Amino acid sequence: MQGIGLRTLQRGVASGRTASMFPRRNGFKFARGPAAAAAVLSRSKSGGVLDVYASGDSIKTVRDLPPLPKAPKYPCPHLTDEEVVQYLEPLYNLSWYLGVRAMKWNGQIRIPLVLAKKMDFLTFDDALKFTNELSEIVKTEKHHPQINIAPSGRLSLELDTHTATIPGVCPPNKDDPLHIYPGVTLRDVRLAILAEQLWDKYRNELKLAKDVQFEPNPTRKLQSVRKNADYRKLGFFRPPSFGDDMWRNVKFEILAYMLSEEINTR
Ligand SMILES: C[C@H](O)[C@H](O)[C@H]1CNC2=NC(N)=NC(=O)C2=N1
Repeated sequence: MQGIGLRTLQRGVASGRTASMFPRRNGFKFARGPAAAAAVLSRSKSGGVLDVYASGDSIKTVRDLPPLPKAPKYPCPHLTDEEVVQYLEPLYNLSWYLGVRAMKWNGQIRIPLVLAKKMDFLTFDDALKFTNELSEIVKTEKHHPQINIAPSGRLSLELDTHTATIPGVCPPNKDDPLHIYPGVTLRDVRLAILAEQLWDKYRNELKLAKDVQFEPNPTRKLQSVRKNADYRKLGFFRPPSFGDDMWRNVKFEILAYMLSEEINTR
């Protein structure tokens, strides 16, 4: 059932004008390390097509993460290209990834990105303990994650900022319903780094988490980066220059991503 839906969606996308903006998987270029990061920066500054990049291999533990950024005030802007390279690349290396969530907001369907990680605890109770400790951090951060705990002890953490703005587009006009569009901001990056520190304690000190942690598969990791690149290139919001037909196709592509997301693989 799902396969048919996906193929239909892909046909819809392939026949649409936006097809070339989303190169198919075999059209990807890969680059690694600082060169890759530099490529992303220079290309995005020149307004060109963003390459998919894989993160450098130097970030292996929570201690390799960059220092906490300052918390911006709500509403906060979505991450810039520079912030993606500085913060998301290292987080990807520690098994964080970008996912999408569908929600309704003022009657509109919105599909924001979320910064996410799955953490495997020894038991359901250990995952609950972690959640309770995290809630203290959440209080001081004044930033709230979405948490799901499976009976097996797998905790899924999803971070996004509800009141986010899109740099360069928001605020074009405060009456525009697209003025606020949920997404990933520096507040989510902060919470991710703090959660990662707590997770590290549970795994390495308390030994209440599994040795082998959930790894998003490499394809998914790259898709996740691609999603982010496409997302910031085109936006999940509707740029003023997009006609109805073009916007419809962009939404199809996002839906195709959602259907192909691997979920609960355990
Ligand atoms: C006023 C208050 O701090 C805001 O409503 C905060 C609360 N926690 C929040 N949490 C998240 N995840 N996104 C927000 O935009 C947000 N806003």
